[in-house]
Amino acid sequence: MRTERTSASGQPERRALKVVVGAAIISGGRVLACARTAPPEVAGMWEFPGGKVEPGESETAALVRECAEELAVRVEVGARVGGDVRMAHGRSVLKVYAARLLHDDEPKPLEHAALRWLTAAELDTVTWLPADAPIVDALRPILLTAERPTTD
Ligand SMILES: Nc1nc2c([nH]c(=O)n2[C@H]2C[C@H](O)[C@@H](COP(=O)(O)OP(=O)(O)OP(=O)(O)O)O2)c(=O)[nH]1
Repeated sequence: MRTERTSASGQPERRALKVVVGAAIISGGRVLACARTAPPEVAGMWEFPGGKVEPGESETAALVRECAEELAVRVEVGARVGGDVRMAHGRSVLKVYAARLLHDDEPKPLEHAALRWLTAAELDTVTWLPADAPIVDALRPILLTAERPTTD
């Protein structure tokens, strides 16, 4: 995707819009939240696992790759959760998709400080990255209608 803006000379300037994808991995009525380790200004804040889509890569493939790299899990990617969220003064966009774990894989915090499974009622118990706020709002009704949480 590309955006167009006007340069100082008045000529239209085309720049790549970076796409960041996140996976809202849902299991038993809970979503997986992950605490970032870096950079320092966002370390300890929570996000959906994911990252930048590489050139030529589909959003689905990027999510599958990022979930394997960050959590050592295989996922099936489902529907979008919420809309596009513009970040970095419009230079990038966050897109979150629902996902489910395959083959009983257990997420491991290979790149995060901590992992937490949150019910709808627990979504506000962590500090999400600011861009995630509208996604968390969109997620709440999805979790409420998802399978009842298991007691463990
Ligand atoms: N993965 C992820 N990134 C998010 C979320 N919300 C949010 O603002 N971001 C921002 C944080 C970062 O600035 C950017 C994602 O960058 P990243 O560092 O995770 O991407 P990456 O895994 O491809 O990392 P790298 O190769 O650039 O090191 O998007 C979210 O829920 N998940």
